[in-house]
Amino acid sequence: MPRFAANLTLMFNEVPFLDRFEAAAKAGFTAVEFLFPYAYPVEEIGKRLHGNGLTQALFNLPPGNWDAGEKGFAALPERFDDLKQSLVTALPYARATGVKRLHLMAGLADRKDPKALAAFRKSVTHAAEFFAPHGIDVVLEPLNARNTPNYFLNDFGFARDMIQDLKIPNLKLQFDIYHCQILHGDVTMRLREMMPITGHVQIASIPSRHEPDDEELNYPFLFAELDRLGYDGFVGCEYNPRGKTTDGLAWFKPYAGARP
Ligand SMILES: O=C(O)C(=O)[C@H](O)CO
Ligand SMILES: [Mg+2]
Repeated sequence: MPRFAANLTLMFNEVPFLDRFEAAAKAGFTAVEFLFPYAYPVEEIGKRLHGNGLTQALFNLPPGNWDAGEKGFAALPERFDDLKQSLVTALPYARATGVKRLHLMAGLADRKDPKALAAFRKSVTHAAEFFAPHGIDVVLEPLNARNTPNYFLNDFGFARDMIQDLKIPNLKLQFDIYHCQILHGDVTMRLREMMPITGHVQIASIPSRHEPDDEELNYPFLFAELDRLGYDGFVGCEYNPRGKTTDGLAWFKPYAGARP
């Protein structure tokens, strides 16, 4: 049975961010993820997580100035110092939460630009080597161009080839089914092919990015497929609830209270 992680950036928005840990635990989640913890004191994040008996499945490394439109800087050659600093910033949060995987964002750049490609390989390698002694994986997530135009990492095949080429044991793929369906389709076959390099999975309905209970994909089939494939990681619920978060959790009822 998949282990679902509530995404506290998108879900439980009825309450302030720090109160969403408790809301998720009360709804039956045993794990959480979120985009960024950096606006909150590290001790407070750890307290809310552990105080509610939750496991931290994932969060993102600092993306630069998110409000100004930055989406990371791993592929931006002139931002390597910022990249290095971002790893240092994230480390205390990783320690406090015990998280085992962090998402490194690529940034807005042209994938065909050799300088951006070289910068991305260098940043990815540096980040993975930085976190390896801490037992933490670095995950790379292709994003679709409708949600994030001009994002460097916009192709699952490209991400797979780079991960396989670099051969860094703690470098994995973040397989967001929502993005995969929009970018390429054929989700089941891609899951089967990319499972050996997959470190995290995320879900939402397509095209609306709501609860995974309607629209283009048959999620119960995909959840069973993850089990058939022996996927032992987390499935992040990265969706915008249609209404009140708890009113949209009928899909989750059979899975509530899974092992952490
Ligand atoms: O957009 C997504 O799907 C993500 O998972 C990123 O972390 C958001 O930046
Ligand atoms: Mg995602």
